[in-house]
Amino acid sequence: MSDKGSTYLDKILAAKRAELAAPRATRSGALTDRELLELGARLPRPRDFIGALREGPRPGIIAEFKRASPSAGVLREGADARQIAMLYAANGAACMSVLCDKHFQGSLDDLRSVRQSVALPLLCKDFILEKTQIVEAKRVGADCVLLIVAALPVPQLRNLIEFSHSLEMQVLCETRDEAEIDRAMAAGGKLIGVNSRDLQTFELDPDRAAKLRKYVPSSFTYVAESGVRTIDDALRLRDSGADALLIGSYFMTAEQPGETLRELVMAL
Ligand SMILES: O=P(O)(O)OC[C@@H](O)[C@@H](O)c1c[nH]c2ccccc12
Repeated sequence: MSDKGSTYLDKILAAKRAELAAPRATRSGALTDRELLELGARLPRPRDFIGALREGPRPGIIAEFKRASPSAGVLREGADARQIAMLYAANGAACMSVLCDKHFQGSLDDLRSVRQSVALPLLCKDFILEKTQIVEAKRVGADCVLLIVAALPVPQLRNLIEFSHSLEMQVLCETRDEAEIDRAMAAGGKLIGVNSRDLQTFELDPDRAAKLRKYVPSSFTYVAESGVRTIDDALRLRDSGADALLIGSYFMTAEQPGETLRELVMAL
């Protein structure tokens, strides 16, 4: 494993910490925990992300808006978040994810403009390390936030999950092995994701999400994340018992993202 390859996640997290340490342009930057909670609680009530995944046909699709990725480069030249969101909403997505981190050429502005164009429950896909980011996500219209278990010590993970829940936001806890799944469930996570792509190396292990399914009881909601490139990949994950599939690149690189999503939904 190359040096560079083993530290992608660390590099992204270091950049995020630097961003968070810089003077804030946002209102919530210098607030105490209590003020953050009060501010966050006054924002409009989030939609039920988990409910949307469990109510509809299974597995529900979380379709992701993703301009680029560090491993694949630009996925769709000039991609417009609103336009893609409307295609996803019209073609059977249960929920949508918006990649907001700059390493993926995203921002919270993308999430805000998606919120203005569709009614789907929205996941803020970012590298979240502190409460201010959760309030900012809620402010731009997120209903759910991603927390990456590998990036957060247990007390911090628990704290951020509790904080999100007290704002009535839901949390997708991203894991990559049995130990992280246990940590996520013990910390109060209800929506458990397994990422088939290793964020340290960006390598894909296409069987990971199916293999780890058995460690998550059915009272939790299980999301298979990343790596779906064909309808067969999706069928395999469905058959392994995933409640939801999180899919980005397959749609973003498709000539017709809406039709590609529609075909997948029909096949499941
Ligand atoms: O484009 P893919 O292979 O369909 O993957 C989507 C999603 O799972 C991926 O973007 C992702 C999952 N977890 C993340 C954490 C950070 C950044 C990105 C991700």
